Order: sequence, then structure tokens, then C-alpha cells
Amino acid sequence: MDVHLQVRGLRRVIDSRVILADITFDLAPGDILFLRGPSGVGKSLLLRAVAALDPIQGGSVRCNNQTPSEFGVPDWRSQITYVSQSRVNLTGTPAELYFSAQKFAAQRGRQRGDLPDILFQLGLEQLLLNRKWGELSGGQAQRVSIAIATALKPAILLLDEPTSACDLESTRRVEEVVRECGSAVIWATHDQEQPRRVGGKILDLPFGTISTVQVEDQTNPSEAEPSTPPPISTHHSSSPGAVHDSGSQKLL
Ligand SMILES: Nc1ncnc2c1ncn2[C@@H]1O[C@H](COP(=O)(O)OP(=O)(O)OP(=O)(O)O)[C@@H](O)[C@H]1O
Repeated sequence: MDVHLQVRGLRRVIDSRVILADITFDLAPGDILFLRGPSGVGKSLLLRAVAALDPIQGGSVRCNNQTPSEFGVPDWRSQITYVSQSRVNLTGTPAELYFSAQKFAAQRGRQRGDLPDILFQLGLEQLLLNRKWGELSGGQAQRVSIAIATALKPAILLLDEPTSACDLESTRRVEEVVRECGSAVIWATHDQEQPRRVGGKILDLPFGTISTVQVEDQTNPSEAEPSTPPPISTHHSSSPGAVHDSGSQKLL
């Protein structure tokens, strides 16, 4: 399903503070849009609004000209997957999350990616799927989250600083996997060079109330940096374990 996202005049107000005002952009299939801006400017709030996880205080977010309620919130969230910056709310194991996510009616019958292969590309062993989230390092948890999200093949992937805990090699692997995953992407980052390496558009969010945000077109991905991960020794081994229904459609 081709999903076109339209954000018009989006406004987020928290405790009488206007965090985001008049945010307007479009996202077409295949687009990658980087969100940049200082800490606290509202990048996560914007992603959460697009994911229909929080109410908005003005403007609109539409997919194919439908609001989340017109589209159907479960369908919306199966098409638009938010990968959070934090894993503090994650309980159980990644395998449990992956299988519980697929139990939702809106997820049934949808095509899946090859999770073991994605893990391999990210330099991870499959056995990590059966570890508790709390037993994974920050960088491992980020990459496992991205592997699960991309394997679910959403139309739009919302990534909240997905490489903030990754070393250089892992960062390059994440960039390659996300660029090739086939989803349109909105990607919050503090890495000024990431848009250049990956390619895409940039939305710079300034502090305070703003009237218009310009989307800057980024030129082609840099050729200065190698984009293909180096060979790795990770092997494919165990299969994912048992599942339980987390009851949450906010996946990661
Ligand atoms: N649930 C909340 N309750 C109160 N204030 C909040 C809440 N969530 C976010 N904020 C505030 O909204 C502002 C924007 O937060 P947000 O997390 O979107 O910033 P960010 O740009 O993603 O920052 P960072 O780069 O540090 O992750 C901040 O001032 C934050 O304190």
C-alpha cells in the first residue's frame, strides 16, 4: 500500500508552552526526512504526533487524505511504526515483542521482512531476540528495535535518534539497513553528517513558536563514507522463542 503522509500546520502545546507550531511537510513513499534541532525542540513530540500516539493541539496529520481516526488507528499504527529513543518501557524479550506485534488484526496477512537476515546485516546474533531487553546494551537494543521494526515492513518508519548509542560501525549498518528497507522514513538525529551519508531531506526545527518550516533538499548520499558494512562473523542460529501479547500497538 502506498502511503502519502501530509502534515499541515501541526501544533503541539504542553503545559501552555507552544513546542511546535505550524509544522508542514509531505512524505511520499521512499522519502527519507531528517528532523534536526537542539535537544528539547520537539523532535520526539513531532514523531509521536505522526504516530498518533499523542493528541495534537492544532493542524492535521493525514495519510492518503485521511486522519488517524478516518484511517483507523490500528491500521494507522500498522502502517506507521514509531521506534522510541528509550527502551525503559519495554518488558520481556524482543522475540516476544515481535510475535505479539503480529497478533494484531491490522498486522495479519502483511508481508514480513527476513528478521534473521536483518539482524545479520546489523551485526547482531539472533540469540539476542531471546534475551530480556534490560540485558541488551544500549546499542544492541537500538539495533534489535530497528530490526523488528523494519521486519514488520511499515509504510513509514519513525526513528527517534536510532543510532545515539551505536558505535561507528553499527551506525553505518543501521544507516544501510534503513536506507534499503523500502519504508519512507522520518529520522530524528543529532548527527549533523547523517543526512549527508544517507541522503534525503532535512527539516530543521528551531526553538520556540515558528510559523513556517522549510524542508531542505539534501543532495545524494555521500560517497566519501563507505555505506556497505564490513564483513562480520555473526552467525544465524536459534529461532525466536515463545510469545505473549503485550497489548500495545506502540511497538518499540
Ligand atoms: N510528557 C511530557 N510532559 C511535559 N513536557 C514534555 C513531555 N514530553 C516532552 N515534553 C517537553 O517538550 C519539549 C520537547 O521534547 P522532545 O522530547 O520532543 O524534544 P527532542 O527535540 O526530541 O529532544 P532530544 O533531542 O533531547 O531527544 C521539551 O521541553 C520536553 O521537556
